[in-house]
Formats: sequence, structure tokens, C-alpha cells
Amino acid sequence: MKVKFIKSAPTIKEAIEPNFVEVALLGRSNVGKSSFLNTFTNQKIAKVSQTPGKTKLINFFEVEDEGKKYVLVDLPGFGYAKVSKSMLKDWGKNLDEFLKNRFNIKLFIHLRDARHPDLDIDNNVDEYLKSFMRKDQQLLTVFTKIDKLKQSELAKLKQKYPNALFVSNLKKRGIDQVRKKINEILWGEYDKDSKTDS
Ligand SMILES: Nc1nc2c(ncn2[C@@H]2O[C@H](COP(=O)(O)OP(=O)(O)OP(=O)(O)O)[C@@H](O)[C@H]2O)c(=O)[nH]1
Ligand SMILES: [Mg+2]
Repeated sequence: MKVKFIKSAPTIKEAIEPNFVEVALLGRSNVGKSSFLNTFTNQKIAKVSQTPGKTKLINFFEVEDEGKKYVLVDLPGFGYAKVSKSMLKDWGKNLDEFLKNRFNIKLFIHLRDARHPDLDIDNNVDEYLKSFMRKDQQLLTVFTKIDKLKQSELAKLKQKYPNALFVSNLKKRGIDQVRKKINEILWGEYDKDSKTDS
């Protein structure tokens, strides 16, 4: 996989031209979005911080994987301190417009903390996304920090969220499953190891 940082856009107006299919990464502040970007790309491409709210810009990264290109969009974390019903208030009207109108987003990846799987704010975000998602868009839930769970707790979480994926950025677990899932969603199901041209 090849990854190239393209741009930090301080506002939506400065977003890059929508020339590629995009995968938008969202999640609460401190959930591990930047860490995920780093483990996913195997590069120190995003700043990791113990202070929530570190990433305030929209960062665009060009990814080339298995000969195909897409753009990863790292969005600012939402609602660390308070649980708010209104995404618009906490997160900015501009971002709302971006998410609703950016036609080339094909996949929203919602990162959630495996230790706090049922936060209102996360459920609200899912509801919010589903309220305007088009038929050609998908939502993928990825739980982070699974290294903090006991085996039994992780098993329960997997049972409760059978369609979600589970990663540890710290231990680099589950990352390849996410990569494969992204490729599958963007380009359709295929298995590069089982070519039939014999
Ligand atoms: N144990 C554990 N810690 C993690 C994991 N992923 C991230 N962290 C830690 O969680 C903290 C926040 O990580 P970031 O990647 O900066 O989180 P973020 O979502 O980008 O945060 P903002 O930019 O503030 O929105 C850091 O201290 C990371 O080291 C993980 O999988 N396991
Ligand atoms: Mg960050």
C-alpha cells in the first residue's frame, strides 16, 4: 500500500477536488483516529495525542492499494466532553454540509471505543449519517482499543456487533481486515489470491 498526504484543509471550502472515491473517517475525539491512520498506512502520517481534540483540520490522504486509488479523509473528532443531540452544534455546520454533499464519499468509517460501545453520541452519529446516506454509500463500524478488553468482553462485543470490525492500533491487530473490507466495499468482492487465469 502506498500513501501520500495531500492536504490539510482548515475549512470545507479548501477541500481538494473530488476526483477520487473517498473514505471518510469519523469518531469521537481520542477514539484513536490518528493512531488508526498511522497503523493502517504503516506510516507516522498523523499526529497522535493524549489530549482530545488534537485533529482540527480535515486531512486528505491518497491511498493506492492493489493498484487502485482512493482518498482517505480524516475528519475532526466530535463531542469529547458533552453528549449532544445536535451534531451541527458540536461539530460545525460546514462539516454537516460537507458530509451531506460530498458525492464521492462511498464509505463512512465510524471508529468507536471498544470499552464504551454504547455511547449516545456514537449512536446519534450513526442515526445522523443514516438520515442522509445514499444507496451507494455504506457505513462501517470499527471498534478501537480492543487490547483493553478481556477475551470474553471482546467475544461479547463481536456477538453484539456482527458487522463491525475490531482493531488495536497499539498491538496492530485487525488492521488488515479493515483494509480488505474497504477494498471490498469500494471495488466489489474479489480475492486477489484466487485468480482463475490458469
Ligand atoms: N490501548 C490503546 N490505545 C490507543 C489505541 N488507539 C489509540 N490509542 C491511544 O488513544 C489516545 C488518542 O489517540 P489519537 O489517535 O490521538 O486519537 P484521535 O481520535 O485522533 O483524537 P483527536 O485527534 O483528539 O480527535 C492516544 O493516547 C493513543 O495512544 C489502541 O488501539 N489501543
Ligand atoms: Mg487525531
